[in-house]
Amino acid sequence: MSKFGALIMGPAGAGKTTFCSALINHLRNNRRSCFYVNLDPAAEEFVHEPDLDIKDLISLEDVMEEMGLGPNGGLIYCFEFLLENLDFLTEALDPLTEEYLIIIDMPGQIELYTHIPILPTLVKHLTRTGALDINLCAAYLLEATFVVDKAKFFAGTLSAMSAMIMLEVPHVNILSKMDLVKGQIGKRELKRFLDPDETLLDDEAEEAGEEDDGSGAPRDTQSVMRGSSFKKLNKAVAGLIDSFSMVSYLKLDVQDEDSVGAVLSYIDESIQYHEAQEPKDPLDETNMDEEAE
Ligand SMILES: Nc1nc2c(ncn2[C@@H]2O[C@H](COP(=O)(O)OP(=O)(O)OP(=O)(O)O)[C@@H](O)[C@H]2O)c(=O)[nH]1
Repeated sequence: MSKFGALIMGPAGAGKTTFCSALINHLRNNRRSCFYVNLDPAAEEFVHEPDLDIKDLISLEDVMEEMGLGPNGGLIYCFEFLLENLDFLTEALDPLTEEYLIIIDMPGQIELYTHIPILPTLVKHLTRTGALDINLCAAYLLEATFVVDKAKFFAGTLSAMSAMIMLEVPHVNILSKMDLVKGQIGKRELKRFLDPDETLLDDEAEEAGEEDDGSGAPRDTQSVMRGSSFKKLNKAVAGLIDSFSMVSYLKLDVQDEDSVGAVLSYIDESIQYHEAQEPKDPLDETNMDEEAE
């Protein structure tokens, strides 16, 4: 039985829960079924009550109190506990049919998406044939106003790219809170970032090189990306992002039903495309015959 899901990720406050809520409204308005999973053990307020909530398994508050851990250590403990108790997910998700879109709301701690191996293990359980076998699309949210700053744009893009490389599932980048991008100037600025290439950063580095006072010391986040001593690093980072061809973002305004619908269509298409491309089972004799021919 095919299953379909969207894993909603991104830094703290990027608008993940708000997007989940807009998605649920949109699906309901279009008579589609969804199953909402909250995997943030610290989340408290929801517009739509989750159908499955990690807090029914373990809560961050309890972990911090009982284990004497801080919020980040506590979150990692909660996820390790979840990985030891995957039946919690399996029992709830296994009976779902292909009619459902499973929406999984993730926590915002950035380390989950960058270097610790917890998320890949979880995603493997969700997607693996023989386990839950969900056709999953990862949606990574970044705030639109946050990225109209080169340093933050490249930092955010690198974190999105790190999640994409770690998880190996279809991946969609989303610029959230588009309603906060004001006026023509804001929109024009943003446009430069929506389909950027290496020269976006390169131009800036050239300009900065002329202004450089020679100290090489960064004054603020902008100058970290501008200082001439960082020029080569900037170029290398921009080249890396460019060569992965992944710096494309969908614009999301949760107050606009069409915008939510467009993002959902993209997620649907990414899932379906990936499903169609799934490698054939190498042990399937029919496939072996075809290859021999
Ligand atoms: N103006 C505006 N505010 C938004 C939008 N989406 C979310 N917010 C606000 O941003 C704040 C964070 O939104 P959440 O949806 O809780 O973000 P989150 O990514 O789930 O946050 P964490 O779970 O803490 O990581 C809240 O105050 C929201 O009301 C949006 O599209 N536009």
